Amino acid sequence: MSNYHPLTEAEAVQYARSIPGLFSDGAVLTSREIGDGNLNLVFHIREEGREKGVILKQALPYARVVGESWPLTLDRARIESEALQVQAKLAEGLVPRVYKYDPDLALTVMEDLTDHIVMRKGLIARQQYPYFAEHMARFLARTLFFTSDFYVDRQEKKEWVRRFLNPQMCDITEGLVFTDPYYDAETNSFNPLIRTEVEAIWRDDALKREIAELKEAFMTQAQALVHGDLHTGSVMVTETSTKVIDPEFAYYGPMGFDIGALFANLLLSYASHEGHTADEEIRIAYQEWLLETIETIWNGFEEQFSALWQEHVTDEMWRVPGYRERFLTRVLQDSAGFAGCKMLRRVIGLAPVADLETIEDPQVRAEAEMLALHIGQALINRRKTLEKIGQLTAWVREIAKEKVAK
Ligand SMILES: Nc1ncnc2c1ncn2[C@@H]1O[C@H](COP(=O)(O)OP(=O)(O)O)[C@@H](O)[C@H]1O
Ligand SMILES: CSC[C@H]1O[C@H](OP(=O)(O)O)[C@H](O)[C@@H]1O
Repeated sequence: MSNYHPLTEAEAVQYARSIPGLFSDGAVLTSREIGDGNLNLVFHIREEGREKGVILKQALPYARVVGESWPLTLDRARIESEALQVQAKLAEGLVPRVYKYDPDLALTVMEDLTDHIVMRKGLIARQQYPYFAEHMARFLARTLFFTSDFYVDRQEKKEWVRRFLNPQMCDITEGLVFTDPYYDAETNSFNPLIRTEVEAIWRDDALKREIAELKEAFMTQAQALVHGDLHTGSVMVTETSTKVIDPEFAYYGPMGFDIGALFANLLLSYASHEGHTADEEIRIAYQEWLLETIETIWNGFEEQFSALWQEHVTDEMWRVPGYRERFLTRVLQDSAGFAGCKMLRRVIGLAPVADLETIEDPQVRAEAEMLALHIGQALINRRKTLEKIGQLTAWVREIAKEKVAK
């Protein structure tokens, strides 16, 4: 890593120019750092007069959102570029193409998706994406099945686990998702108007036992190569296209962690529209679309995962009648539990979501945040009774109705 230094915008242009085949000699290039995430630099390099440019994503040796006091491994850039290449093979067209990875600069050169928007922004603007659920179901079914013990040779799979060991990034999740929000930690940051609700969570040992179990699952269940941070800021969309970005938290973990992350962020959007959307008819219609999206993702995932299982699983024990159904029920229950933790962390802990943060009036925001806390707790506490995705969406409707009635 001796050549490592964070690039300036000017250096990023020079770097892009030096990659053969990307731009013609003498092309007039512009460079802009467009990173809005918590961790890295993202440069958009464009040639005047051409629509598509190129993206250079560079890891910083610390967490951008906190600063140099939070050092972070540059190896996450390797994990991200390798995970993107694995996902590109398994879920064609659903991730940006990687053109080059430079280990010395911890830098990935990838497809420019600036003609897409970050899904979270689209959700805040109440946009609907008709292909999103279908695309995400495909992404989840194929990336999770084809990297699991149900498909990969079991010796080879252990090599994959080693290749994607990602201890420092997992440590962030173990702290920020599974520990800090549930006690008075320094990293927490929440709306003072919800302190009573938050303190009730800190005192709730029954809830915390469930979260402890989910934390243990996150730390010990090497089921598949998961994206590891699959929130709606990690998906870029157009009306017809869906691209999953930013797998720097990828590791071998429980399948439900990715599905749960997606559910959590759709439900955070659901809760946020209590604050963003005053017109009840418009709000309910949009919230219903979000719930339908969750159902379609799960149903599509279950159907495609089952089809891949029927086609590829050879192990006698996995083929015992009823085992696939039992496994998928567990994934559904895990997904609900992880979704709950991810909702609580975004309301109580470090790194809030724009869906809620952009509600200007603190009292209105508090109402939406409390709804998110209630939904999150219910998902964690009730998850083991889940058999069908329709139960989960019915809980959400019921909790939202109770809140309005109060
Ligand atoms: N391939 C891409 N094409 C266009 N914009 C991108 C691309 N990758 C990232 N971005 C932009 O950069 C932002 C931060 O990228 P992200 O990978 O999420 O970084 P971080 O790891 O710091 O969260 C995204 O929200 C998006 O606006
Ligand atoms: C100090 S990292 C906080 C938070 O940021 C990551 O998200 P992203 O890089 O996509 O903005 C991840 O969710 C971490 O938990």
